[in-house]
Amino acid sequence: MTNILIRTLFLATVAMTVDILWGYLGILTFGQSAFFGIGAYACGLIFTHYGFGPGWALAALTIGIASAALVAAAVGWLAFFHGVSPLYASIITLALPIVVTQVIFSGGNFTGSSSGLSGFPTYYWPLNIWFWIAGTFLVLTTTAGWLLVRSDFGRVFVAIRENEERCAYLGVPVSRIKIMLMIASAAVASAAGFGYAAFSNVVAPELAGFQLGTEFLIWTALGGRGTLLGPVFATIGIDTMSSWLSGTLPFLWKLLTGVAFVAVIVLLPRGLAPIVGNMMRRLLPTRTAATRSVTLETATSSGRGRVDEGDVPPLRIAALSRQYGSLKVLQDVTMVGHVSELLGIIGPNGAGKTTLMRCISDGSERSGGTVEVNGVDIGRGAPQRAVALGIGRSFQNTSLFDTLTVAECLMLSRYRIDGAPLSHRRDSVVLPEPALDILRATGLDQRLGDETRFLSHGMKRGLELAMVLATEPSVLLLDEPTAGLTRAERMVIGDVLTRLKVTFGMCIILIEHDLDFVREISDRVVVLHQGSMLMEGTVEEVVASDLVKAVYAGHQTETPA
Ligand SMILES: Nc1ncnc2c1ncn2[C@@H]1O[C@H](COP(=O)(O)OP(=O)(O)OP(=O)(O)O)[C@@H](O)[C@H]1O
Repeated sequence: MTNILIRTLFLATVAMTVDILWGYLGILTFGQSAFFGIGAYACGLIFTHYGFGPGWALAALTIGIASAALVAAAVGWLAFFHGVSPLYASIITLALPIVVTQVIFSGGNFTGSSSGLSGFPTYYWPLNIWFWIAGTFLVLTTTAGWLLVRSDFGRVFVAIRENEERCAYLGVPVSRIKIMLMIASAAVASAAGFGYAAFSNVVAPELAGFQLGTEFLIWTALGGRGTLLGPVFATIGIDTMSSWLSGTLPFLWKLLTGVAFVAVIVLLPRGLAPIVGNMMRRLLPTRTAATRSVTLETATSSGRGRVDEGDVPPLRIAALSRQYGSLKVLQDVTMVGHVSELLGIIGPNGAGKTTLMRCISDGSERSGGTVEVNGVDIGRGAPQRAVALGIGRSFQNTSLFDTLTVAECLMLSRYRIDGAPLSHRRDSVVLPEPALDILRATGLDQRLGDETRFLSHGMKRGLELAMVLATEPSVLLLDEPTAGLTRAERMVIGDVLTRLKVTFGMCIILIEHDLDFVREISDRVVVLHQGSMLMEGTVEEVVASDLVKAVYAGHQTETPA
């Protein structure tokens, strides 16, 4: 029995890493068994073929961790650096255990092929010593994992899981964080594999196999994704029970586990841990979590601050085009955005306004032409590059993080500039003056501890704007910021935008359907029609134009070539 328990303690450590990747970061990975197997085989191969002793043990552990980290970096790069869908990333992790198992099979006498390696020299310590080693390893790694997911850096994981696209447009290096976490999880899984092999003195291809990789997912789902302790206890409970049932009820136990898995997924999609948590809260009603109080502080300028007039305009777009197959959505768009200017972009539905915003804020979007921000070409870079150069973009539909609080959303927006601690939470949010301005104007400064899903639509729009301003942009792209707002809320936003322009010298590019709002606050207007610039001029010129009236009235109009 102790033998089984020691094995499950090593496996529980791996399940904990699966929970961090899947439950917190949203990466459905089948590949953790491969890293467990790599660690186990590093031990088996070195003890069998090279030597045994403290030095060799340390070498095997180091080689196992380094190999797993290298493989994880390669898999992470393939899975996350090519803009592939999450499904494709999961398929890559699914292929990994199959590949590693095949490598083991083809290793002949060196890897022991399908029989694996056994009987190699190892530390034949009493079981209670191994139990303490495995238990301490589990407690230490789980504590580190717990500190990590509860830290401000851990909140970034949740933000990525909930809204990866928004994170990218806030400048959060999503792919790099995913790869880093994958490498760290692989290292822990490999160390667990090493421990398991040194204890059991048997390694077999199954340790790196697809079945074990899937079992980790099942244990995590049963225990409760995103709870950390749930998967640990589920692994210990189910693996121990499985070992016992496989002896007394051979063939039936797998069916029972499968049925339990399906039942929990259907009836309790969040797993068993939340139920246990609720029961504990009922039994210990006085131990409610205290709401953290977070304060606001003014940031000292990170270098952008007020934008001053220079030779280089903050935004210069030349001959920009965008095609989807043969459909030309934008053609030859050329415009300049100046310091302290609010440039309204108007045009009927489908004119290409949102596409233009996408092309300015993401280098991979446009088909041709150039976009320069503060004199630097954004090239083909991801949204993070545009953010780093000074672009801030808000979305047409409010795009936030439901389970994050207002303060957490604001801290996330500062990730590019301030980073996030790995082991604790900060109790103050440091923001630039424009972002603080918005929070005060909308009353959000009084709601810092509230989760964003409890905010009104107007407050969500305000928070989104504050988050964009927290990244300290010099060019602000706003896609219908007043959509769905009351007149009073529209006026607040209008005042704030005017202040941003006048006081902070920002260049604001505003897409709006509300022409009265555009007329009130814009310095200049560009009219887009069927992907081309129909007209550019002052508000008065545009409003007086018969051509624009005809376009808005839906008459067929020839666009300039
Ligand atoms: N991914 C895509 N694939 C194919 N066509 C697309 C894609 N995205 C946008 N389009 C097309 O590009 C055109 C411009 O769309 P866009 O959303 O930029 O217009 P818009 O001016 O912002 O409209 P609205 O005012 O309704 O938001 C539309 O005809 C749209 O159908």
